[in-house]
Amino acid sequence: MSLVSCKGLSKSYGGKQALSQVSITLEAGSPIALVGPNGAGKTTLFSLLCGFITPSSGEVSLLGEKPGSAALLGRVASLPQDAALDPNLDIITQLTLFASLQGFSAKAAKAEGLRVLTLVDLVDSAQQKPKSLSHGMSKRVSIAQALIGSPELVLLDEPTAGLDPANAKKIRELVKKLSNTTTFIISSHNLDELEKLCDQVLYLEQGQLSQSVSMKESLHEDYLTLTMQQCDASALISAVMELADISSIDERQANQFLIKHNSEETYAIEMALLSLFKQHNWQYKAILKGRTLEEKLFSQP
Ligand SMILES: Nc1ncnc2c1ncn2[C@@H]1O[C@H](COP(=O)(O)OP(=O)(O)OP(=O)(O)O)[C@@H](O)[C@H]1O
Repeated sequence: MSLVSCKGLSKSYGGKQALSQVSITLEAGSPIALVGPNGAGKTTLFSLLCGFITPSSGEVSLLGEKPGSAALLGRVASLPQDAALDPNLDIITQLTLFASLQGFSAKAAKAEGLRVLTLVDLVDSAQQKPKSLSHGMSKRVSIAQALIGSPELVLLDEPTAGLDPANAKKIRELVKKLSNTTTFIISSHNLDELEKLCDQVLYLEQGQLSQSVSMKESLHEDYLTLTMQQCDASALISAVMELADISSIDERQANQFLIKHNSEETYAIEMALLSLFKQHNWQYKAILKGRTLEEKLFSQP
């Protein structure tokens, strides 16, 4: 059974079409990214999946059930973009309360609250009230809340927006760690982050699902993305074009080059590049197999 199935899913707010004819099937597994410009319909899609709003037309099911149905209690959870904690209750009290609402006994609910707080590395803050937490800590508590009951599917709407790099990293590590048992769908504007976490990227634009990109494919593509330290771009381009099996090289942004090759053996190209750098004493920062997510989504090869 599919994790998520949408058929012709559309949503209008009054006369405003926010989502239009989205059809997609998603399977359980590695984290899935949902990307798109502001107003593209990402939150609307999440809200439909959570059952917070109903579609104007089309169908949607999660684990074979209607969004919001009792059968999904504890199996599907979400972190809304504007998730807020109850300012009056300390952290463990509110997590215990949410666990009880999922059917945990009083004792088990507290243990579950502490378990999810441990996951987000905040067990020491269990007795604190939300107002004494930083933005990053509050976000981690909200993520802990979404993890109560070890759901099979967790929707995270901009989980790292506004977080400092250390807090954002903690969240990425947690998502990675739990990905064997939980499938995450993550909406974010941070393409670098999504590239590190996700195997599949869905791109929404003006309410339509315009692309579904598999990051795994990049390992089999005939591209290399080369990032240099300061370099003479035109000298590098001419020298690389002299190498065997190179079809093209373009500078895509300062010191970053996209190389297309026609060799079956990517390592041979990598070796040739490394010898070239040694020969000219050029310093490189990174050689990435395939194209960056930004390149895949926004540039024509
Ligand atoms: N409750 C609402 N009433 C009217 N229009 C709405 C409502 N919610 C969203 N919209 C509109 O629907 C469109 C999609 O909004 P949505 O919030 O789903 O986009 P988004 O991709 O999540 O944007 P962002 O990246 O800025 O969070 C936008 O044009 C928005 O103005």
